Amino acid sequence: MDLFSFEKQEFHLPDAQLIYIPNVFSKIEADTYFNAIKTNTNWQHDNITVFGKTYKQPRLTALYGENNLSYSYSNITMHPRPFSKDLLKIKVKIEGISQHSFNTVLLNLYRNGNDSNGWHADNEKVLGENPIIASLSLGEARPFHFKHRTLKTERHKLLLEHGSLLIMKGAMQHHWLHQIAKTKKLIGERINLTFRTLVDY
Ligand SMILES: O=C(O)CCC(=O)C(=O)O
Ligand SMILES: [Fe+2]
Repeated sequence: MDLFSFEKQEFHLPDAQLIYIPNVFSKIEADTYFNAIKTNTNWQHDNITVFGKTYKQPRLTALYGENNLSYSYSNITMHPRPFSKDLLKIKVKIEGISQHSFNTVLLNLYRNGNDSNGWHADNEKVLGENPIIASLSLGEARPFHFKHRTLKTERHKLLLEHGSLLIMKGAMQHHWLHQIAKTKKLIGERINLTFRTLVDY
């Protein structure tokens, strides 16, 4: 399959560009990557401080990068490890599809429905103005919720399936928030890889 034959869904949103591409990896490839990444990643379980209270983050995370740039958010500073062979192969594929080069990947492991990622925007200064973020989903499908900061009718959700890629770009991180909500359903594990470009400012 060539790079441009994927079935792309482009959402027409105010102040954002959002593209969803199912099956950038076949079921078999996605299963293989899920198992390898789950086993070979140095998952960390950080504390976060919100309004002066400290909690365990409701998911496991890891950071891999091509440089030594650290990534800080919600009072956490993560230091990258060098890309593994698998992560590099995935990066090359995703760079081809998104026509953009990335130097960092932040991984999230949602162990079950109680793991989540609260409303936020990826608007840290180190990501630069209008970042392109390419987010690969492996494992259990979870809904991605997104809402405009001021246009209250702009609230949507999109199911992120096994082997799919979501690309966020344009002014999305300025004007929209996104989350992966908790669910009471009994569900399996999900791994998310968000490819980013960190700038040395
Ligand atoms: O798990 C996801 O799909 C979203 C992850 C996310 O928003 C983030 O890591 O910033
Ligand atoms: Fe995010």
